[in-house]
Amino acid sequence: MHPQQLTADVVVVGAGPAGLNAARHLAAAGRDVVVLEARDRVGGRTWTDERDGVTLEIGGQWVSPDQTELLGLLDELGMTTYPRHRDGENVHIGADGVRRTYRGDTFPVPDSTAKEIARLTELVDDLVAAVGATEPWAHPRARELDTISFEDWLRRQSDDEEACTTVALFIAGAMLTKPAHAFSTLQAVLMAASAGSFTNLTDECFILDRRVVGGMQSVSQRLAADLGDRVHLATPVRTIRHGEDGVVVESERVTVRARRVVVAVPPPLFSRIGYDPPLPRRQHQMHQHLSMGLVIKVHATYPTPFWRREGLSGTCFGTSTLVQEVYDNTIHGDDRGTLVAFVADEKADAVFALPEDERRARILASVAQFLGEQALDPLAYYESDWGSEEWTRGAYAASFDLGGLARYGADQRTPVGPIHWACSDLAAEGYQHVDGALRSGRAAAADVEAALT
Ligand SMILES: Cc1cc2nc3c(=O)[nH]c(=O)nc-3n(C[C@H](O)[C@H](O)[C@H](O)COP(=O)(O)OP(=O)(O)OC[C@H]3O[C@@H](n4cnc5c(N)ncnc54)[C@H](O)[C@@H]3O)c2cc1C
Repeated sequence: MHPQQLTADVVVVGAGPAGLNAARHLAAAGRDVVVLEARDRVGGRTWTDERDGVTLEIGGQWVSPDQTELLGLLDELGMTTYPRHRDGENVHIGADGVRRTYRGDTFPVPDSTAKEIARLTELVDDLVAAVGATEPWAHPRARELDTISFEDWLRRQSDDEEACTTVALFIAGAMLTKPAHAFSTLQAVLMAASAGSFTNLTDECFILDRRVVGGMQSVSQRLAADLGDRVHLATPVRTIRHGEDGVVVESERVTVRARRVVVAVPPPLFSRIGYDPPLPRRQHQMHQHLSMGLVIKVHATYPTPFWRREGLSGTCFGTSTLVQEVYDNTIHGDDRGTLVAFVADEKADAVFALPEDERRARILASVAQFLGEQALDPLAYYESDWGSEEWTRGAYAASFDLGGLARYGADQRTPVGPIHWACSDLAAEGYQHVDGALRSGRAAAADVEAALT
């Protein structure tokens, strides 16, 4: 079969929130746009789907109050949000392995550790305020902060092991989903700065504030519906031929000639596309220093949200446990209760090495340590496994290895001739989040528009 031949002003590769928002802005500016998406659905790492009779957010779901690009779009689309259930006591299991309930945002750890956590939080907040999210690589201390791992940096600030592990977890397991020895302090600072402050990031009432009625994927579905037949599904882009007169973007099903292309895929997948001529040395090198984290998002649904009857919120944290976080994730309007639990980085590697049944048993046993034996027997159980997805290859997102952000950060969004780049993982505010994806898509559209006029 010969591919369908199309012409357009701009091709967008990838129908996640970044690509679709780029296409939306370009279409609004009167540009003829074509979007090519590898999967048979839009939304990328946002995916709202049913498993065993339960609607789940398999990918991204939460919205925080600072995510004004996303909140603005939801408003414009007439979509609404609802708060995450958080009434009741939280549960914490610390270094001593003892289960304790608590209220407020201070973990029930020894006083000296609580003070150390507060002091370390202030230190990270100071760095965040000084470095910012927009150009962390431009700060005078960028190289210094980018060549020390977050783990080593924390150990140099404090000899309280539990305080260091707790502060590390907020960025390592909970956000970048890489071990704290695998990313730099500058990368940690960017993650926190993108949410306004480290304090915001550690405040689950802020960062995991609300959910979208109808699911986060429906944002992308609405954008795609407005673009209509300009969005081509099941069309993985294989090659981008580029020159002064524009681009030819090739897939098995469609070939598009256009003046510009926006590549809106996760950065580790940039190099899964062939470029003719090859990308410059700088991009070849840079793209090898960006890698996806790994986390298992576990969904367990019960006949009722049993923890609420016991006065528990469903919010749980553990630094020494297999499952590091649990939240009440009951879907809007559902009488059943759903919990979401996370197992990250090396702990995810360890349980992925087990047979499926054993993995499930180990994960549910870890949830039961927090919320009791009823957690062992859900009606429905599902593990989001983004690491096995050809068109994502990890979760939640991509970040630089040690030294990569200071070395390459300034060039990550620089166009190569007619090729522009967009993704949540290249954003400043909303970095690695849907909000950042939308911002990045809008910015790429503005750059394309400026280049075309
Ligand atoms: C488990 C999980 C939980 C998350 N939780 C949250 C959360 O609570 N809140 C939040 O804001 N964010 C969350 N995120 C992150 C959020 O989902 C992402 O930041 C966001 O989806 C990124 O959007 P994007 O458009 O930049 O990239 P993506 O969503 O990855 O979209 C890229 C698209 O490109 C397509 N593609 C790839 N290669 C090709 C190719 N060669 N040709 C054509 N198409 C291609 C892919 O199929 C995909 O559709 C979560 C992510 C995961 C995985």
